[in-house]
Amino acid sequence: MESKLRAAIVGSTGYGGVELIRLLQSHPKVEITSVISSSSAGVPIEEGFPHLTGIIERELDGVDAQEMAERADIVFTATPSGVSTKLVPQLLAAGLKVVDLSGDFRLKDGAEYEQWYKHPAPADEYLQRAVYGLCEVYGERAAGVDFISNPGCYPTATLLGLIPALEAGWIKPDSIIIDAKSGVSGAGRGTSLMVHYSEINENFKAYKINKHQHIPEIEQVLTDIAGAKVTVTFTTHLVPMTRGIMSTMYAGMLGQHTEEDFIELYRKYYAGRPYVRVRNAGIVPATKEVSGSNYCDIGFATDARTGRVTIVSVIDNIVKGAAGQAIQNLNLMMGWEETLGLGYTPVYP
Ligand SMILES: NC(=O)C1=CN([C@@H]2O[C@H](COP(=O)(O)OP(=O)(O)OC[C@H]3O[C@@H](n4cnc5c(N)ncnc54)[C@H](OP(=O)(O)O)[C@@H]3O)[C@@H](O)[C@H]2O)C=CC1
Ligand SMILES: CC(=O)N[C@@H](CCC(=O)OP(=O)(O)O)C(=O)O
Repeated sequence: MESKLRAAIVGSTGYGGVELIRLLQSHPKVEITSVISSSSAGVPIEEGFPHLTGIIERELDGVDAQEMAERADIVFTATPSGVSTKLVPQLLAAGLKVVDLSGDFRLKDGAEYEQWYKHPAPADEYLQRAVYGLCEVYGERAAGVDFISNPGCYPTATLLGLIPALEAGWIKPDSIIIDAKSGVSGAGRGTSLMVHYSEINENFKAYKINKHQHIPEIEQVLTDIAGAKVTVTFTTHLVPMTRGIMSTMYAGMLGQHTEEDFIELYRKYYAGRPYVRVRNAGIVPATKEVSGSNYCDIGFATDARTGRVTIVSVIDNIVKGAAGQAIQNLNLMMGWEETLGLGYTPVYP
């Protein structure tokens, strides 16, 4: 019998890490051989996460690259920004494959990273080596590589919603406005005033306007697609729900296009890509329609009166926006079926 790929998860006590455990548990070609914590080594994982009782029962390991190399073939790093900057070079030097879920290796320009993330950038060698894993767009680049930088949650929803129209020359590159909303799990498991129950319940807040670290990531990819510098207006909002991102995008159209035209364009672009679903005319998706799954669902409304198109794109931030896309990237790296371990129907209602 073929042996399974051994996976370690750094940051396994965070939302991204715990979601990796949930999804990898049913991956037919992967076994989790190490769950890692920088603060709770030696503690059984089910102690902090009783929902894992009887599913994965093992003690948390400490953060040690050599030990990881003995126990695993691939490491998922689901850690706060700045951690992978130092850890990933050690893991690669130890011969491990890596999928990094943080923002550390997404930007190719270290100076830009420091401007937006406010701490030192990784060495340029690693920024250039990292393959940006937006599966439906750059999936073929993942085959056979040992290091993937998994896209951000907001960029995943936003880029999948914009790229086909931008590439086709149907929208004005200098007219793009992105109005994005996230559930609070996007902020991770740590507590802060921002996500305190009484601050977010029955409340709706905009944050980091024109300052969000995902702006350069979105612009880097759109510039690559357009072949000329693209800048965007990007506003994020916190919604009182647990999971989900909705990115609502507005752009001036170049030429006259109907909703049906957009639907046909996007269905052609994403043909054969199982995790992007394009809604029929007159219907835009809602976050619950993808919750718990790896889908990104997209819908359109065109307005002949203003000459603008509105594109609505939804994902589950922890699945397609983090752990799910990380596993999709693993499948592409290994040359496996893209859907392995990801066959989840959205949880509805
Ligand atoms: N939540 C989301 O929807 C998304 C998150 N991301 C990104 O993925 C990464 C993980 O996010 P998320 O799971 O939400 O964050 P969490 O805050 O929930 O978890 C991060 C985990 O990292 C561990 N950690 C902290 N410091 C270190 C360290 N120095 N070395 C090793 N481990 C450390 C902590 O566990 P311990 O103390 O046990 O070590 C913690 O549980 C972040 O970079 C985030 O920006 C990306 C897309 C979506
Ligand atoms: C709701 C919420 O707070 N979301 C986070 C997303 C963080 C994240 O995923 O950050 P990286 O992709 O850069 O790792 C934020 O807006 O900063």
